[in-house]
Amino acid sequence: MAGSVRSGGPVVLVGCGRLGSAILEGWLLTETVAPADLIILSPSEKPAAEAARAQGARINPPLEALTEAGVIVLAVKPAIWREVVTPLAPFLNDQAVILSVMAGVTAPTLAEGIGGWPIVRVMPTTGVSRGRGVASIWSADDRAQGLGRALFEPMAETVVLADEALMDAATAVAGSGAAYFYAFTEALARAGQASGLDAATADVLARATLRSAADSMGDDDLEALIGRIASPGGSTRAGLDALAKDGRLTRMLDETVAAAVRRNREMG
Ligand SMILES: NC(=O)C1=CN([C@@H]2O[C@H](COP(=O)(O)OP(=O)(O)OC[C@H]3O[C@@H](n4cnc5c(N)ncnc54)[C@H](OP(=O)(O)O)[C@@H]3O)[C@@H](O)[C@H]2O)C=CC1
Ligand SMILES: O=C(O)[C@@H]1CCC=N1
Repeated sequence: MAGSVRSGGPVVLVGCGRLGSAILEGWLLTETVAPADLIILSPSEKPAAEAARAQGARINPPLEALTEAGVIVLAVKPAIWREVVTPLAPFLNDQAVILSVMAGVTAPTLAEGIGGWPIVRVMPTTGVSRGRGVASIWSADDRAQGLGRALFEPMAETVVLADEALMDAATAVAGSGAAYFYAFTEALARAGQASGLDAATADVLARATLRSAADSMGDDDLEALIGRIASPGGSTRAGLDALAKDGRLTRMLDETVAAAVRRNREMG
């Protein structure tokens, strides 16, 4: 129901780039936040913000408007968040919650720049724009965690993490994961070309297969799903054996996730 999230005041979205726009679109699509309860801070004009403005959201109002804010959603790049929040902090009321979707920036680090307010970290995917995202949530504060859940559960499958330290791994798996699947799909199409398909056909087949696999997956056991496609002694089994030869698939993904975790830690 529109405006059903009780944040104690307007929801302020700071940054309306790729993820900020996706979050905004998801809130409006799922009617999680009423447009009139939205304040958007964005240095440049963005289509998603303009669409929200047309429905009643406020874009870049005088900062005094932030005194009413219930939650401040930080969706800027980790490299610039300190300079972005410094001018905002004097306007925030005691009850405000800081919600960060920034990869790698830890709650203690956030508290150095914008201390005194409860912090909830959320790691969403841009799929929230269609109400079909994934989000990992962590907070040491129950009210802030509840607010994070209320804002993201309508548009994402969510998991609540028990420990903030797990956020880097959740980010490396889910926040980055769609990009890994796209990279895999691109490589699959290229391999199809190497086996004789023309580029356009290989691209259609690889993309359609990813979509079809996602549609068919449900919550079924992954080994069972594989078993439904790979008959014993068949061609899929031959392909899977090549994929896993000498443990290379597992090793490759261990290294992939470990590299992303390391980078998240460096950014924090
Ligand atoms: N993209 C993704 O899939 C995911 C991103 N994240 C996290 O989300 C955050 C944003 O990433 P992403 O959306 O990709 O990055 P973008 O660069 O697309 O968006 C960042 C936005 O911040 C805006 N900005 C810069 N300065 C200010 C300011 N002073 N006040 C308000 N807004 C400002 C920029 O505005 P302008 O365009 O006008 O310069 C830009 O649109 C990052 O911290 C990232 O770790 C997390 C999970 C997934
Ligand atoms: O790579 C990034 O900057 C962010 C973290 C998760 C997805 N995108």
